[in-house]
Amino acid sequence: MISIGFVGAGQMAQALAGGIAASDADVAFIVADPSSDAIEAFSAKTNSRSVEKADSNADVFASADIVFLAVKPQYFVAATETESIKSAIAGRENPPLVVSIMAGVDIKSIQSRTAIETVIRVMPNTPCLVGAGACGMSCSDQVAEADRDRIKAFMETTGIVIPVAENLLDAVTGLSGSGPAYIFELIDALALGGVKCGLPRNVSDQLAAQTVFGAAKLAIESGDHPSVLRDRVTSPGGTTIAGLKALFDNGFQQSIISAVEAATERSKELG
Ligand SMILES: NC(=O)C1=CN([C@@H]2O[C@H](COP(=O)(O)OP(=O)(O)OC[C@H]3O[C@@H](n4cnc5c(N)ncnc54)[C@H](OP(=O)(O)O)[C@@H]3O)[C@@H](O)[C@H]2O)C=CC1
Ligand SMILES: O=C(O)[C@@H]1CCC=N1
Repeated sequence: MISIGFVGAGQMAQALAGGIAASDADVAFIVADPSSDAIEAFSAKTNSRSVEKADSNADVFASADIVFLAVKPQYFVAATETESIKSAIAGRENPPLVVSIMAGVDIKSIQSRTAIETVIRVMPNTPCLVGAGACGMSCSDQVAEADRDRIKAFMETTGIVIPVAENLLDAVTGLSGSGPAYIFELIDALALGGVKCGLPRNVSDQLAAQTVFGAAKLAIESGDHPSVLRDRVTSPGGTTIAGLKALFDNGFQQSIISAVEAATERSKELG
């Protein structure tokens, strides 16, 4: 039985615990969060696995084999009090493996604040709620290969996992961590375009979301480059090239590139 702790039981913690609990791994959870609603919602997602409510964050460090840090980066310091973590792990043979999902906060800061050297950073995204997540992952040098593989397998219960060097995790955050928000804007804008051209809103919403889903599925399953797939839609002198020209004239590519860049910079600031 593996004891998995969560410091912070909000939406991402619930999504990750839900994925792990739905797998055949033999796990139990111990959770600390000031919000009893969050803990209740967490328990509801864990497939009837045991969920213990910890009295403090240090209690999670005292007993869990793996501790997920799942608070907002702004609460990292408040959530991890060095001396209480040190006393909590003092009697243990090995400290827990720490897995942070926080944007920006680097491995070195987590090692220094928790006094634990075995730290893994992951950057998931909200589609992990439906098993379609995209996650970057990076480990401290002290993490054993078996632990790295175990965490990768846990994260894969919610989607794909791509190991990257730690200095690239801010860019992962700017692209796939924050990316779902850009795509929701795209879906909404597509639907509004449909409404502008006379479609009922509910018809437009369904067509827009399915179009984004279908295009992503085609890109993933065909393995063809998006530019090749785009050219297959684009008939000479046809409708698509007229639409693409309007996108390019209005700075579509530049907007998306700038969004990823701005979110990457913000991730660096949060660290
Ligand atoms: N949302 C996203 O798309 C993604 C988020 N992340 C990262 O995941 C982390 C969590 O985000 P998310 O799940 O969205 O946030 P949530 O606000 O949903 O969850 C955070 C939880 O932590 C609780 N909390 C606050 N302070 C403490 C504390 N001192 N000790 C224990 N628990 C505490 C909060 O309680 P309360 O509400 O009462 O403050 C809340 O329940 C962030 O670091 C974020 O950068 C990573 C990838 C994607
Ligand atoms: O907006 C944020 O800070 C978090 C990190 C990645 C997605 N959401």
